[in-house]
Amino acid sequence: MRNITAQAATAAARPAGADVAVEVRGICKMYNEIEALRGIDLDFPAGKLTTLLGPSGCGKTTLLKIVAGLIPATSGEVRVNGNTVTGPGPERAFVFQDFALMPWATVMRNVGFGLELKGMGKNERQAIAQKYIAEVGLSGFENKYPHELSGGMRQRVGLARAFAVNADVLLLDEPFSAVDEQNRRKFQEDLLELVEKEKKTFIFVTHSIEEAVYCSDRIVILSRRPGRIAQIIEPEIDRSASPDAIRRDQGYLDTVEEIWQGLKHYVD
Ligand SMILES: Nc1ncnc2c1ncn2[C@@H]1O[C@H](COP(=O)(O)OP(=O)(O)OP(=O)(O)O)[C@@H](O)[C@H]1O
Repeated sequence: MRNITAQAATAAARPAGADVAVEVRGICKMYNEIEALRGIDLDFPAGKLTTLLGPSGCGKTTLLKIVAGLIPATSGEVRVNGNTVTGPGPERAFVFQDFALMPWATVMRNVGFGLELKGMGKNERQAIAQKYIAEVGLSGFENKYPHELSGGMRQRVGLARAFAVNADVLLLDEPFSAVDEQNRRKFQEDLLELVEKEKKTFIFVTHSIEEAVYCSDRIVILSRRPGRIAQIIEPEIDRSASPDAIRRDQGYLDTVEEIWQGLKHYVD
């Protein structure tokens, strides 16, 4: 585990040797008189999964939405592949907590919807949608509607839709919060496979320390509101090991414990 202290966090925000997909510079966010984020400087390495973790209300979702271009920062700048963010863009895809599926559309149409909006023809977009439906394990469910699927399956549709638009950066806001523990674990494992296969940059918000340590190349811990970077941790986990072996690994358990020790004083 590489543990980067708060003082060194800014300097270390640029991971040695890694390409940077998303640069966050001096981001502050006020919601009227509420100061949600203060002076966030952070680089997100390309092709890696970075998790934002921290106490409730510390500004994780706010930071994710600013990177997505869904809400403006009060001050500061976000650059994606070197370009300043001024709103949503095709190089970023946001996977919402509630999946934001269209209830009246089939899995196929939901997955291909981003491509439909771009004006892509039906055959081409169905071929692409089919590929990602298969990749997230939903082959055979192409003609089902969201209400016919379990929460975990709906989640997979949301993810397949994000992959289908071929964005470089995937922004996931607590994507597993609505699924049960078994599905959550299975989905975490699948996500790791997809991270490996798709070589995209993932920015992930979760409340779960275990999930963060299991899935992440980097964990950015934010302090209580106003959110600032408290710590950056890079778990050193042998991901070629089986999921069960990883969850029993001493390095994994020690990292979970260290993060818990750092965060527990925020819990009432
Ligand atoms: N639209 C808004 N208007 C006013 N205040 C807001 C708004 N959105 C968020 N906030 C406040 O800003 C702070 C940060 O919210 P945010 O949702 O980003 O935190 P979070 O870390 O994602 O929280 P949680 O872990 O509970 O999901 C909170 O105190 C929240 O109440």
